[in-house]
Amino acid sequence: MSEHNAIDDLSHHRKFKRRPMQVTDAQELAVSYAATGLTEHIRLQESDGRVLAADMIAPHPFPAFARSGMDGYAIRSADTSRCELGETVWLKVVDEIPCGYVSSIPIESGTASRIMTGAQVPEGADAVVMLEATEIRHEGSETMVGIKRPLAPGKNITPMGFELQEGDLILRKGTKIGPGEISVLATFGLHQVEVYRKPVVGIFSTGTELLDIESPLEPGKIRNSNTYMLASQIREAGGVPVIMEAIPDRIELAKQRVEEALAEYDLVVTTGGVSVGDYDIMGELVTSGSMEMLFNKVTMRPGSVTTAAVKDGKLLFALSGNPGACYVGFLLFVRPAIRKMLGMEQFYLKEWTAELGADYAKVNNFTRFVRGRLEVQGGKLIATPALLDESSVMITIKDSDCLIVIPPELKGAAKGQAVQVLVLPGAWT
Ligand SMILES: Nc1nc2c(c(=O)[nH]1)N[C@H]1C(S)=C(S)[C@@H](COP(=O)(O)OP(=O)(O)OC[C@H]3O[C@@H](n4cnc5c(N)ncnc54)[C@H](O)[C@@H]3O)O[C@H]1N2
Ligand code: MOO
Repeated sequence: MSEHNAIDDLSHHRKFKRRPMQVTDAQELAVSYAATGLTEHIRLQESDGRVLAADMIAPHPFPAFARSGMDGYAIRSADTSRCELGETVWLKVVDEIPCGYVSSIPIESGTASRIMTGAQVPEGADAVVMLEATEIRHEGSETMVGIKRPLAPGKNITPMGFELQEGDLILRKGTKIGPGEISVLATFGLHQVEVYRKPVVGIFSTGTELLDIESPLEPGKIRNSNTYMLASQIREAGGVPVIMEAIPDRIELAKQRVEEALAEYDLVVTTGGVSVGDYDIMGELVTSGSMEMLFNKVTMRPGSVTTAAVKDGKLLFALSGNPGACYVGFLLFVRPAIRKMLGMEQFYLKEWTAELGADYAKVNNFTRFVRGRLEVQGGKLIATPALLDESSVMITIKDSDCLIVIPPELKGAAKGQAVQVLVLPGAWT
């Protein structure tokens, strides 16, 4: 008997049915409901990692003026043509131009102005001779600069608009902001940017066995680690976690609390209570009332019980209580939804091909996402499965930097075999 039939049989007495869905279908369906219209204006200094919600256009050329690339003298290149005959050409120095200063004295034939790197080239000049290639002579009150070699027009000058012209597209909507983007936006004085707003995500835990992390251990109880793991995952994804009080066991009250959270926040995630046990209320909650269930079973392990629903355009993800399944369910479904809401174009985990570092025996016909470790050996990428990767195992989450994908049709995989791996956030990128 296949696994989903087993669950259907066990849950026949309940109001809901398990409808298994393929992983990629379930991902696409859930992500299609992730709202992308939420934007805000923020200060450039606070925009790292955010995604632009509007095209940015250059309000002026850059550089905005012809700029000297050297400390030296701004001259007319034609004046240096006589240097070809071995003559030193002497020009009268008429001004000194530091950065930020605009000279009012145009360069005419026979004259030069002392100029600094980054300063505006004066009118009439079409080249800058570097200081080291000149000599100085004083004639009474006048300073003369001597040049020995001819200069081509444009030498050591960056023309106005060399990098960008006024009206050019600087950054496209959908661009993630990093140091390079901040540099260009600051250059143009674009100190406020419109970005996609960070989704605020409510987190609920379920289960009477849960103790908060400040509590001493009690018999039969465990500490609520998933809530804090999820909060960390939400922050990594770019969202803002809000830890809610645990969901009560009573279905009506639970429903009310989840619906209130859905009205207030952009997204809601729950952990636990989603299987077929007597206290597993999430399955019933997502099939009742005004909620539209998208799926309540996915052909994957861990996380086969991953459930998603929508209410008034807001997504609710009910993840497993088992830490390993909760972790993977978040990565495959919630993270892409958050990243899409943040305006990111690549919202799924990166997929690479690697060589399996050890045999892996698979027990059912679901896609298996095995926690693993990537390393480069002899120029090859090797992915080695964690020794413990059951849904209920927490300890190897911290040791993994990839999920090794064992497809449904394979019974297992042998060491050396090519496998797809999903690269975990923060690792290798
Ligand atoms: N008869 C069946 N039993 C189970 C099935 C099944 O098909 N038939 N599926 C199994 C699978 S697969 C999974 S995965 C789990 C899913 O269980 P739930 O998501 O309903 O989670 P709970 O029962 O509430 O808890 C499971 C496990 O996780 C611990 N837990 C719960 N919340 C937290 C938390 N916030 N932090 C840390 N640990 C947590 C909880 O104490 C349990 O040990 O169901 C199987 N059962
Ligand atoms: O498939 Mo369960 O949902 O992780 O083991």
